[in-house]
Amino acid sequence: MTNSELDSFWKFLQQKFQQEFAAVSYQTWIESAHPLKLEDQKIYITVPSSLHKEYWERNISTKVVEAAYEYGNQEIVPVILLTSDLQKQRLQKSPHPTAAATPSPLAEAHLNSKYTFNSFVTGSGNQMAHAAALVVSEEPGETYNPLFIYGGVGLGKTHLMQAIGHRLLERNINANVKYISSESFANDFINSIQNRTQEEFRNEYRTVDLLLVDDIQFFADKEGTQEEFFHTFNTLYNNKKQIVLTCDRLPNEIPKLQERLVSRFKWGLSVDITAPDLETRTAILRKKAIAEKLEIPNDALSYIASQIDSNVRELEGALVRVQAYSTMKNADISVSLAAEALKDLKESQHQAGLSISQIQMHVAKYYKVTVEDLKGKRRNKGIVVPRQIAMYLARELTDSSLPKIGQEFGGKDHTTVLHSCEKITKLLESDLTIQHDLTNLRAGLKS
Ligand SMILES: Nc1ncnc2c1ncn2[C@@H]1O[C@H](COP(=O)(O)OP(=O)(O)OP(=O)(O)O)[C@@H](O)[C@H]1O
Repeated sequence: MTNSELDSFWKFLQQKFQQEFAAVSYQTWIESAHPLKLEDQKIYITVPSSLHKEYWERNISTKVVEAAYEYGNQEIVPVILLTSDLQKQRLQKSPHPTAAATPSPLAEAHLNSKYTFNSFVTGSGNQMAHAAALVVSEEPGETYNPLFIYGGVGLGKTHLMQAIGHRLLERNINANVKYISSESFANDFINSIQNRTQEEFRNEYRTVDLLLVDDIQFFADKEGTQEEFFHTFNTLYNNKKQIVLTCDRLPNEIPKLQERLVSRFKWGLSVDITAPDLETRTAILRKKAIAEKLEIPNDALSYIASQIDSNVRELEGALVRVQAYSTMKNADISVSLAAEALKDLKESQHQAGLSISQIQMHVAKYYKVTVEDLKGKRRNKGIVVPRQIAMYLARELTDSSLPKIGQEFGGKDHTTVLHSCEKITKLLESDLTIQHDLTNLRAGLKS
């Protein structure tokens, strides 16, 4: 089977499964899956959550193998991939493109059709970033250039950045918009050297109207890529073309980022996104439920929102989990069903993910100080070192960004957190007491 047959094979599968599965199961498991490509007798299929992946591998994969025999008497093995992993790897940029139809401006720009301003919910944690993104989409290249959006994992940086791209394309379908992760930029650059296609590479990146570069913390340590990006940046900036960057931290916190890039990244506006409050989380879930046409009572939405408090991607995963669970149980979604569905998730989160306040309590107890001392400003040594250690552990054991940690330590600046982490790293090289304390603290937090 060739890639050009992928579409018709997929249609064949859909028809077959539509007959086999109950409507609600079909909607949950099959409609959410998408064929990516055929390669080496493997069909790559993307699914939206790990629950879908498990379900596909357990219950559907063998049916696909059987169907391939039925369709064309061929041995085809399915490989199930998570959409999120795929986005990370930017597989769509692989040398074996999908059988997808004619490239649309969205596909050419590599924008996800779901990441628009309309689907973005604003709240206290992202209001500034949202307002700045709107301004940039109204006046690209003029007011805030570059726009630098930073913050913790899964808080909507990519979504917001791509929303700018969508808005620009809505206004001008011919606008040259390009979204890329910093890793893909680096790979493209390296490939262009290997293939002697640097001229094309430069043309591709230096002639856009809007360049969106995601997760630029991965520029750290990549000297050659930084050099190339420096020139890309200068050309675009001088031509008044808009640049938008996202990162998990501020430019000066990216290790080994050239000073001239750090200073350029600060020319425009830097805005952070922090974790959404309960109200915003509930609103995000409600919007998602409406988009997916899910019937979920408000109290169940609030319950789910109350269980996942730091990462919107995980929040969305929890909703999918509840939805899938209700399909499996053939029961309507309620608070108790949601609680049942999220039980395992909570247990694994409890083991894997610590909160900053758990760390603060543990450190305070260990050093016989109070959590208020850790959050406060007193500078005597008996408090300063435990405070720095608590910040260091928060950085090590949670996904929180420096600004978020600073906020949890009585609203301190992110540079204070950074300084604390560096101080403890330095002390650890020679101070046996600190080494011993950290070993004990980590062990205590894991138990
Ligand atoms: N305010 C919001 N409103 C609606 N959806 C949101 C919001 N914030 C995040 N999301 C959704 O959460 C998911 C994760 O968001 P996104 O990928 O943009 O996060 P990120 O900050 O770029 O994460 P990473 O640090 O991993 O790159 C996406 O599906 C996105 O649509």
